[in-house]
Amino acid sequence: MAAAAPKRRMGLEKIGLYDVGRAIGKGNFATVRIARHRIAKTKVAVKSIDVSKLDKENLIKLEREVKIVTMIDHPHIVKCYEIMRVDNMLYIVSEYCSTGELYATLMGKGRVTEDIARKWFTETAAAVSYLHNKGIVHRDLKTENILLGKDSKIKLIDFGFSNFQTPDQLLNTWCGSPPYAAPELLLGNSYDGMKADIWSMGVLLYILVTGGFPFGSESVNDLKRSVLSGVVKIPYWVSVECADFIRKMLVLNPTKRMTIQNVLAHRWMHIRNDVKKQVQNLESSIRPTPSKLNPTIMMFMQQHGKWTEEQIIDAVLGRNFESPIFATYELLADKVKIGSLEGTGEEYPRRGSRGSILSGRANVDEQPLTPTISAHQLAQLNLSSPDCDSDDSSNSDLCDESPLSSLEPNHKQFTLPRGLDLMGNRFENRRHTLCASEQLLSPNLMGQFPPPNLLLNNFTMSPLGFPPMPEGQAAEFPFPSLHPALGAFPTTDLSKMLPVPKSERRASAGETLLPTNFDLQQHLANLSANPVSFPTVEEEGRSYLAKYGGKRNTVHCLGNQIGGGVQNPIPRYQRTPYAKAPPAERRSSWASPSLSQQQQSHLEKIFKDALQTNNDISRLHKEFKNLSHGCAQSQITNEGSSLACPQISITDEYNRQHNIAPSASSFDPVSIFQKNAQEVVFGQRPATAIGFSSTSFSGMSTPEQTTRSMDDRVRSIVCTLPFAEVVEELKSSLNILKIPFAETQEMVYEPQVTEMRRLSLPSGVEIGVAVLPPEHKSHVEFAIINNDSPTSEILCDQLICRLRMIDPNWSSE
Ligand SMILES: Nc1ncnc2c1ncn2[C@@H]1O[C@H](COP(=O)(O)OP(=O)(O)OP(=O)(O)O)[C@@H](O)[C@H]1O
Repeated sequence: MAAAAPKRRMGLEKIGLYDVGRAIGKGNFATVRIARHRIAKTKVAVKSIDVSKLDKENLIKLEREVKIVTMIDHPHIVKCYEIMRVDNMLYIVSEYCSTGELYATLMGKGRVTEDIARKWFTETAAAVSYLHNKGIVHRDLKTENILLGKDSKIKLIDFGFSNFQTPDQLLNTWCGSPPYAAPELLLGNSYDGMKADIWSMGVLLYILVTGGFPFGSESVNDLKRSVLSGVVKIPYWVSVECADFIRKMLVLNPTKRMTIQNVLAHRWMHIRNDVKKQVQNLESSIRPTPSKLNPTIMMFMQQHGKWTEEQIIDAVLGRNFESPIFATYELLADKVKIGSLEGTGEEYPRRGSRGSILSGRANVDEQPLTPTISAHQLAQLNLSSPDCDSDDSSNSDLCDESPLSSLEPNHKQFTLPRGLDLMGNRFENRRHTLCASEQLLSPNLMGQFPPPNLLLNNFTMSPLGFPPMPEGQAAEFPFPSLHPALGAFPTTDLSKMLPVPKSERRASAGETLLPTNFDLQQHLANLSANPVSFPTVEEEGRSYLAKYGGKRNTVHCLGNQIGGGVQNPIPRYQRTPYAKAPPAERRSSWASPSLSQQQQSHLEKIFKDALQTNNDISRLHKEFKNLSHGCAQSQITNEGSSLACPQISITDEYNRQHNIAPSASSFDPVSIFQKNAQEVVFGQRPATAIGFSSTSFSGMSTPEQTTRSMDDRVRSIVCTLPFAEVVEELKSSLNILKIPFAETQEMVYEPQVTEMRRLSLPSGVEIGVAVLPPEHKSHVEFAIINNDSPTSEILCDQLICRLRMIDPNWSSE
C-alpha cells in the first residue's frame, strides 16, 4: 500500500527544494516548467537553461538576465526567487502565473475594450517606467512576454534581452521580435533602448484595441517598408484619444517619440483612471529590503528547513538569490504578506543595527533553542499568496506523463475542433524573439531573410484574427468582405493559421521559424481533405487504456488476475490508496449516487467471486446490465454489448480543469474492463463503483461529486502491531488531540482481499491502515489530500511518532 514518499512523486524532478513538473513554456534556449517549493508549498516557474549549449555571447546575456531579475522587484514584473546552478544547468525560479500569456488571451478574445486595454496597458507602463527609472531597457516587449497573474494583473517576463542603458548611450545589438521592432532597429541603426521599448508599447496598445498588428508585411523587408512608410491605419472603432496615443508612440523619429513619462501622462491613460496615484501606489508597494525579519517565518524555517537563525538572517538580509534560505523566506513572506506582520515588536533586528555584522548575533535576542509556533502563526504561513497564483495545496497540475512532451500534450490526446486546435496550440503558433546579431539583420542582409513565413505573411492579416465585429454589428456584416474594418485589414481566416512544423521551429538566433507557402498550401489542402472527427467515447476509453494501462489512483486490484495474465504496470510501491499518479494519467471517478451501499457490496462480492473462480466476470457483467436497467439515459453500445451505465462517469483532470468536458463521459465499464482493465476500484469513495481512465472530449453525464485532487504529500510507516491495535492507537491519539474524524471501512482487492480502515479528518488529512502482503504487516499511510498545510504535516508527524513509540519494530517502506 505504501511507499517512501519521494518515489511517489512520479514525473516530478527534484531540483533544490522544488518538485519540478511539466513544461509550461519554451523559449530560445530555455524550458520553463511549473514547480512547487516543498517547504512554502508555493507554485513557482522554473526556467532551465543548459549553459553548455550557449556560446559566449549568449552566456553574457544570460548572466545579464540573472543580474537584472535579481535586482528588480515590481508588482507587475514576475518576481525572481532563486537562482540555482547545478552542473551545466542554470535555473531561474520565479513567481508562477497560471493564466498564461496575454498573447493566448488575445488569441481567444480578439481585441479587448479600451477600458480593459487601459488597465493592462497602465500596468505594463508602470512596469516599464520602473525599469526605465532604474536604467534598464526590456527590448522584447510583446504579448507573449506579458503574463496575466491573479485578478488579471499584468506580469512582465523575459529579461533575456534586457540591458542597462545610461541616458546618452545608444545600443547596437539587434534583438526583439520583428512585429514589435522600432524602425531604427529594422534599419540596423544604433538606438535608444528606451525609445525602442516605447515603440513596442505602441504596437502592444494597437494589438489590444484592434486585435491585429499595425504593420502588415509579407516578409521582414515588407514589414520594414510598411513601418517606414509612417502610415498607421487605425480602425474606426478606436477612440480619438487612443488613436492619438498610439500614433505618438509609433513615431518614426525616436527623438520625437514619447518617453515613458509622456506615456504615463497621456490623456487616454487618465480616462477613468488615476494613473499617477496608481503608479505611485505600485511604487510604494515595492517591498524594500526588509529591515526586520518576520519571527514566525524565522521559527518556521528553523523547524522545517533546519537552518540556524544566523544562516537565515545572513541569507535574507544579504538578498542571496543563490541560497535556498533566501528563496524560502521570500516565498513564505509573500504568503503571509509580510507587511502586515511587521512592526509587531517581536521582529528580529536588521543586520545594520547589530553590533557584529560578521556574527550577526550581537543585538539579536536569544531565541528558545526549539522555537515554537502557535497555531495562529502557522495559519498565517498558510495564507494564499497575495498577488500571483502561486499558492496551491497540491501538486495536481505539476506533473504530466512526460514533462517535456507536455508542450504539446493536448494536441495529441484530444482532437479539438479545427479552429481551437490551431489557435489554441500556442506553442505551435507563437512568435519567438529573434535574437539576431547586427550583421544578420543589417539593412543589406535583411533582404536575404529566409523564406517568407506564415507569421510575416499574416502581419497585414492580423495574426490575432480578424478584428471582431463591433458589438451589435455582427448581423449587419455577415460576410468578411463587408466588415467595416476591411479597408484597413485584409481578412485572414485564423483557423487556417498553420502550426509550425517541428523541423522549422527556430532554435536560435535569427532563424525564421514558420513554414513556407508550400507548407501552407499543403496544410490547407489537408484541412479540407480530412475533416476533423471526434473519437467516440469508446475509442477514447480504449486508447487511453492502451496508453496508460488503466492506471488509477486508488485502491487496487491486480489486473493479472483477470483476463489472462496482463501484468499490472504499476509497481507495487506505487499502488496505494493515496498515491497520486501524474495528472496525465490521473482521472477522477465520479460515482453513482444511485448506487446504494447494498448494491455496491453486492458488486464487490461478485467481483471477489470472479477473482476466485477463474476470473469469470460474466456475473459482474450481468449485474451491470441489471443495474443499468431502467436508467438508460445514455445507451452506449460497445462491440455488441449494449449497456447503459449512465451513472458511472469518467472524466479526467485535464478536461475538468480546462472545462472541455465540464461533465464526464459514460461508457460501458464492463466491456472495457473485460478487454483492458488492469485494475478495478470498489469503494474508493463511499459511492464509487468502478473507475477507469479516460481522456474524454465529449461530455455526457454530470459529475455527481466534486473530485478531490490527490496530493502526493504522503507519509507512511509499517507497523508490526496487529491491524486493530494500530487503528485503535490512531483513533485514541486523535481523540486525545480532540480532532474529529470519520471512520470508513474499505476493501483492498489484492490477490488476497484485505480490510482497510480509513480515518478522514475534516482538515483534509486521510489516514489509511491495511494489512498487506507479502509480510502482512500493518501499513499506515497519511495523506494530506486537501488544504495542504504545515499544521497537517505536523499532525501526521506526531501520529507517526506516536506509532513509533508504541511499536519499537516499526519500519519505513
Ligand atoms: N513565471 C511564469 N509563469 C508562467 N509561465 C511562464 C513564466 N515564465 C515563463 N513562462 C512561459 O514560458 C515561456 C518562455 O519563457 P521566457 O519568455 O522567459 O523564455 P525565453 O527563452 O526568454 O523565451 P523567448 O525565446 O520567447 O524570448 C513564456 O512565454 C511563458 O509562456
